[in-house]
Amino acid sequence: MAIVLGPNRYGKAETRLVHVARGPGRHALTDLNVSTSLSGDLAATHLTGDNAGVLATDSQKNTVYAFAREHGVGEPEAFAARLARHFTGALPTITAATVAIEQYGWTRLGPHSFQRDGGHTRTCRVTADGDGVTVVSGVTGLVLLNTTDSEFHGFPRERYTTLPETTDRVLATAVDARWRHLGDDADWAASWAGVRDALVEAFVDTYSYSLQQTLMAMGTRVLKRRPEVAEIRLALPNRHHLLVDLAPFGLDNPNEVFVAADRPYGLIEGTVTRDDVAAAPGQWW
Ligand SMILES: O=c1[nH]c(=O)c2[nH]c(=O)[nH]c2[nH]1
Repeated sequence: MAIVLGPNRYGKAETRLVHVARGPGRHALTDLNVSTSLSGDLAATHLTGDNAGVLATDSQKNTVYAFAREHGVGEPEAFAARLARHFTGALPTITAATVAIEQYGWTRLGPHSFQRDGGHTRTCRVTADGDGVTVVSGVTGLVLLNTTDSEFHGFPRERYTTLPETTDRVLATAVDARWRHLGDDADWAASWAGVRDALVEAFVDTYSYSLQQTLMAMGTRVLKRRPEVAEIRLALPNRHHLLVDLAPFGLDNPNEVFVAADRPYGLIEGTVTRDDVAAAPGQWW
């Protein structure tokens, strides 16, 4: 038996970059968390500690800041693609680079004043390798809730089933979605906003018999409306809102008083895809 090195990658995680574009009379703010990850022929450093083929993670971090100064930042997908292309082939050993970005939102309060958004985070992940550039955009922490139009029943009752059937429940989730683009060039801001709107509208419009059905409706809405998107992956935690039993106090509870349960939660995950587009299993994380 021999012990061998398996798949590996390395990079600088969570480089925090705040960029101020100082336009005349009006500033623009971009707040990013950038993670780089490189791979290729890195056997030497693992096997003997020979670092001749290693682009130091400290240099990767410096590149993020230098590129922000030299080229500006712009849309996260474009910034990530510029970095990923640069790292790929930066040394002969580096044959693939992935740059993942979280963008924190700030709402403008004035020409140079901003308020940090409390809500969701925009994400992207761009991979460059010998085959080209793949762009995956996403959103996390997009919390949505319907106070009705959600039922859950018809599931089998076996030995361990206690959940009552319901024809009217609260349905809440924090959307974690990632979608792969067909190309590597797009109006990234408009595309991202369009996907977010499609996700939200499908959640609002769907009369739901399961969160799984809602997931499919949300993914379908995105693919029907956004031709630039090849496939979308959704992870939807079911943020259970449990009806409180008020009978001990002589009170009824006609779907008005709930406890928002923290843990455990159902986790509904799925991919919605076009049947004429090739899968790209290596491009996800
Ligand atoms: O929408 C739901 N899907 C499930 O699979 C499930 N399971 C469960 O206990 N509650 C729910 N709700």
